[in-house]
Amino acid sequence: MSDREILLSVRDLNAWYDESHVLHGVNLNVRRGETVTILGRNGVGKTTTLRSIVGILRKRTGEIEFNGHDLMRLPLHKTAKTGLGFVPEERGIFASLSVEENLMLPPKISDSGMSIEEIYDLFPNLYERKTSSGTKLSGGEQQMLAMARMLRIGVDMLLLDEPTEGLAPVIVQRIGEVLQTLKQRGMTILLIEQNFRFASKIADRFYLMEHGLVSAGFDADELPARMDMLHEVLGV
Ligand SMILES: Nc1ncnc2c1ncn2[C@@H]1O[C@H](COP(=O)(O)OP(=O)(O)OP(=O)(O)O)[C@@H](O)[C@H]1O
Repeated sequence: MSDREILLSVRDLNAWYDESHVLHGVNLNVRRGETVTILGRNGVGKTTTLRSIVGILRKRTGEIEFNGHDLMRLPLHKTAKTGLGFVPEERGIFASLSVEENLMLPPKISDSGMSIEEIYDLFPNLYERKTSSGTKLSGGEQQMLAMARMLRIGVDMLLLDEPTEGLAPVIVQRIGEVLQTLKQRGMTILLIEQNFRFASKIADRFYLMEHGLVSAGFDADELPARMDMLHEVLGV
């Protein structure tokens, strides 16, 4: 994995909400085909890191390069076309549209986008619910729809903010299976996850965030040796 090209590189990222300085020099990178998980307690800046990478949060400094694009210089609408697919915690489903309309609305950005048939193969629940409106979906169905929409438009990388939050164990398991399938197909994934057991099964590598910084980074095979430290920092 370490010989693969770096797809996303973040250097010395600082970010602010108004005068509140939240990120203090985040460094991380993700190679093509990797699944990387950011761990950290509530409020350390994980969500802010993703929001700053995609440019929803504009008050930021540092360097962010994705697939040859300098994201610090791109306006938000152009970043969305570089192949970076952000699935926010709130999921962003259009409540008045059906599942299928939600899937078909955003235009494809590349030929690699999945067909609607491929989407329904991967997410049979969405096929069963294809005419249901966004308001009628469970949290798990909304999460799957938000991920599926990014796969249909053809992103090269998924940024997922706590995809399992508030979901029943059986749905968490289903989302884990989908992510494993995507990994096998070569998708690159950066994931924020509080559910440590879930993350430990799918991540190739981890970053730990504390106080607006990445304080540690390690491979999945180092996990056993890091458990005492993680227990102390995260309480896992
Ligand atoms: N819209 C906002 N305006 C002002 N401060 C914010 C805003 N969103 C987050 N913050 C603050 O920024 C800091 C980092 O928040 P962030 O949401 O990135 O943390 P997190 O690690 O993702 O935690 P969580 O799991 O709770 O989302 C926190 O102190 C939070 O209170």
